[in-house]
Amino acid sequence: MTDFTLSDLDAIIAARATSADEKSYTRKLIGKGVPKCAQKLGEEAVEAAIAAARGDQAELTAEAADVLYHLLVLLKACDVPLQDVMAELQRRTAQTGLEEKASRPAD
Ligand SMILES: N=c1c2ncn([C@@H]3O[C@H](COP(=O)(O)OP(=O)(O)OP(=O)(O)O)[C@@H](O)[C@H]3O)c2ncn1[C@@H]1O[C@H](COP(=O)(O)O)[C@@H](O)[C@H]1O
Repeated sequence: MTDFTLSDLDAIIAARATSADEKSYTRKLIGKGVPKCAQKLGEEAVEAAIAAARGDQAELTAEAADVLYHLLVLLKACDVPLQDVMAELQRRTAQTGLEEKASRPAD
């Protein structure tokens, strides 16, 4: 169990995007522009899908981490706040009425 969250990673990406560290992969990728960030997300998503189809759980775990990282980088490059995505997910959950049930202890 880890308490590391997408918000934690998002904050790191925001800091690295504007850092002076030329070794930062985040800074380099965002510097290449939105199309490159989008291409990387697509590649990582395909790799995750292949790992899942193969039934390779370890590979899927690694590729899923790449997908989440590259998705957050793309959102940053596009100036779309992670909070907006989370609000959209919460809105959809509220529509189904499942939000309260999820936070209530199981019967
Ligand atoms: N989670 C990640 C993460 N996941 C994947 N990657 C990088 O994503 C790259 C993907 O590898 P590829 O071989 O597909 O890409 P590449 O050939 O290096 O690059 P391209 O020429 O294809 O663009 C690798 O260089 C990985 O290091 C990540 N780089 C950074 N992070 C996080 O971002 C933080 C800041 O990193 P820096 O910006 O490098 O300081 C780190 O502490 C991590 O928390």
